[in-house]
Amino acid sequence: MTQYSRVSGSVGLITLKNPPVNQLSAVVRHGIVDTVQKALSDPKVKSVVICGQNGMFCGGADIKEFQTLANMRGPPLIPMIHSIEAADKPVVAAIEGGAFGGGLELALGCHYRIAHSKAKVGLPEVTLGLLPAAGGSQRLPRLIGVPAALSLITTGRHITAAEALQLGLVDQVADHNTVDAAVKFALSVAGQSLDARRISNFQCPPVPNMDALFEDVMQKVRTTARGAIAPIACVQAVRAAATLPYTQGMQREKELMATLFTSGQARALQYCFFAQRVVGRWSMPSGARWDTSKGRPIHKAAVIGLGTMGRGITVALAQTGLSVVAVETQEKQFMEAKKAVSNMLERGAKRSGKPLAHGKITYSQSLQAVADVDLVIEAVFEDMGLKKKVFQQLSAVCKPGTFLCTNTSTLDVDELASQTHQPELVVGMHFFAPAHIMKLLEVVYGPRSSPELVAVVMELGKKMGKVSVAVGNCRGFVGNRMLKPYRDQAYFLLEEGATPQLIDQALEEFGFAMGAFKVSDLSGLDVGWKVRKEEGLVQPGGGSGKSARIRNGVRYSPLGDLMCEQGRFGQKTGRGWYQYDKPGSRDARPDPWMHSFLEEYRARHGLVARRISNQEVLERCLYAMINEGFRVLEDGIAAGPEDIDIIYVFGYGWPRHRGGPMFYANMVGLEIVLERLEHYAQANPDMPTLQPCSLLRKLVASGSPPVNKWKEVIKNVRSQL
Ligand SMILES: CC(C)(COP(=O)(O)OP(=O)(O)OC[C@H]1O[C@@H](n2cnc3c(N)ncnc32)[C@H](O)[C@@H]1OP(=O)(O)O)[C@@H](O)C(=O)NCCC(=O)NCCSC(=O)C[C@@H](O)CCCCCCCCCCCCC(=O)O
Ligand SMILES: NC(=O)c1ccc[n+]([C@@H]2O[C@H](COP(=O)([O-])OP(=O)(O)OC[C@H]3O[C@@H](n4cnc5c(N)ncnc54)[C@H](O)[C@@H]3O)[C@@H](O)[C@H]2O)c1
Repeated sequence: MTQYSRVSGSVGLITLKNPPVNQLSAVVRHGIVDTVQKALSDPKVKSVVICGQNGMFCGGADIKEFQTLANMRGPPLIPMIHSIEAADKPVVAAIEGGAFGGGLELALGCHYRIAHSKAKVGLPEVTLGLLPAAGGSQRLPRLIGVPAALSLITTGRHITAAEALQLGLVDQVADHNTVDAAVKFALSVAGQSLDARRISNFQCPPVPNMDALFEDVMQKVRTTARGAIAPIACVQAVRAAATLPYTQGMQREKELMATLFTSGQARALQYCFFAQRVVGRWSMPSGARWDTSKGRPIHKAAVIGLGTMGRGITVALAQTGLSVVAVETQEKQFMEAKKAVSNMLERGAKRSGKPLAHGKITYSQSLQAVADVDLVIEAVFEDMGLKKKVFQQLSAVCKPGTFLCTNTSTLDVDELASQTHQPELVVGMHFFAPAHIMKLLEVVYGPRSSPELVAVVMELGKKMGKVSVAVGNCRGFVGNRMLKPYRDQAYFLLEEGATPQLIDQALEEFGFAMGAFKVSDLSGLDVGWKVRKEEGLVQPGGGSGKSARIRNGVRYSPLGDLMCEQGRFGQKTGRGWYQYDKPGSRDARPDPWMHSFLEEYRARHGLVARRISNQEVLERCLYAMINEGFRVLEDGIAAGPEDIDIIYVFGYGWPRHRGGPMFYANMVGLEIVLERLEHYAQANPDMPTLQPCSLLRKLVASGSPPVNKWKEVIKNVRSQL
């Protein structure tokens, strides 16, 4: 709703009131239309201020209304904003908190904008698969110029009030009460001509070499968009602003929006927006929940093992302002880590403009140094024997009540918990490399983990700027468990006739940041080799004949083992599934050696190469992963499909505009996924991961409900187990 009052004698004050972010729902739009009319027709009112309640101007259109066109009743935004711009009394936007999307478009329709110094503004529609379609794509370039508008609209980034002032997006920045400042300002401009204040009348500031600029931006956007269509439409809309009169530009904006609005990509991106918030409302099978579990403050933390992960975790903790004790036992690693952490902190400070967090870290080569910390994160080698020893030592050294966390990527968190005096104070904190940059944190609880600890760790994740997802304990948790069948299928496809390039290209065209083989080269083939050796799966030389490709009764590809035997560990050795200029280089080039290696391998195993289509690559890799996702849901390891999807979008390079694997399955059609899995399972009876999961069958039998209704079916399935 909207509140109206007259203040300081002659200023009509309109306050948007629609928690949580004063989004422009139908009722608010009604309120704005009515109150603007009231103010303009009142002779006592000489100027108008629009503000939002609770320190927030406006979070934009109500995204929930976008779910169906039928939801979108009430006055449309565009004429509403036009009538404000056309008003003959000055209208001032008082921006506190933020003005985003339609909220900023509303402010751009006003004649003046005053922002609080802590406020942020932006047009984030592109992140929802849309464009600023209430005139934003046409007004912003006219106000701040084409290059700056392109940068804001194609990225959706939020900018500070200071940057907005510099760009000319706002007229004044207030340090104290923004509404008071806006009312004062409104009084001072009452009666003044508004001819030069209506942005739709402006010409876009001229740009030298405009065609070249747009070509360049389009090229960049296409490369980074990974198949997303909204960034491209955003460039096209701004181009219309730069080249067409306002009314024609608005027509173009409308046409482009119509295409985006009904696209699957917009649905996927809006699903991700809400899913990201859903995962914050975690729950455990015990019934413990985010809103009934309280954590306690952490003042001092420790990191054990300063290798690849420990260094990033130390930086991420220090950047939250915590005191950190960083422990590494090997002298060489110890010295290198100190330098690396210091460099990472310096780079971080430069990027963020925030002060260095150096002084908060103390280094030690002894575990005794962690005696007084509140929380420990262990990041030593992925070796159960070693980790068990470290947890026994920690349990003896740390003060009672210290939370003990492990960064293991696959090992059993409960087994580690059982090494300690207080197993309820142990969870997994699974970071992703590089740990100070990657946004995902899998928080792995066991049956004994205390809800208090889960609350502490979820909160700590938030402070580190992570998207934290609470999941149950099983091998590989959610992310790595689902990755295994995906990777296995990629290996099997190589055996059957594909090349690493063919598979990676299909996955990258789908939108993955990197294909399966480039990822494998990046993380190192030796990591998985070590694990497989420990599991007794590796036979030197790979063996020969069909039996060599069956281990423990299921299909197994020894290709990765053979690569490792040849010292091809990936980027670190300059050779892997691809070749690199030198060890450590990142520029992957196809390696002709691979061709003869695969030919010889196939000949040895009696395999005849066949043509593999992109469709088969996608179906086998993705549906195998999705099938495992259904098993994860059935087993209660993830609370809902949103948890899986957010893990994949933030931790595994899954294209956000496809919404995550479970949302994608829903978009494709569950019955189609089931039919294709059945087809491939029949052709490959030795690949049990292709056998459709019973939850998938149940969902199809229940009429393939939309993803937000799966939880009801899952509940039924689990209650029958
Ligand atoms: C605002 C934030 C930065 C605040 O962040 P904070 O961390 O403080 O809080 P949360 O993010 O946790 O949010 C709290 C709470 O609020 C919910 N929420 C936030 N924003 C919205 C919103 N805009 N709508 C609804 N709900 C919102 C959020 O979900 C949380 O609740 P929950 O219960 O889930 O925990 C931050 O929230 C943020 O970034 N918000 C989003 C900002 C944004 O993206 N805004 C843009 C919205 S899109 C828009 O404005 C579009 C406009 O350009 C106008 C478009 C015109 C429409 C014309 C339609 C034409 C259709 C044509 C179709 C033709 C087809 C045909 O005819 O065939
Ligand atoms: N590398 C990744 O991409 C990644 C991603 C997620 C999780 N993980 C997990 O993180 C953990 C660490 O992996 P990493 O890649 O950083 O390993 P790493 O080999 O780079 O580093 C491990 C470090 O631990 C040190 N260490 C060994 N025993 C120690 C002890 N008793 N006390 C103190 N320090 C000790 C080693 O000297 C080494 O510096 C593993 O459990 C791994 O599975 C790794």
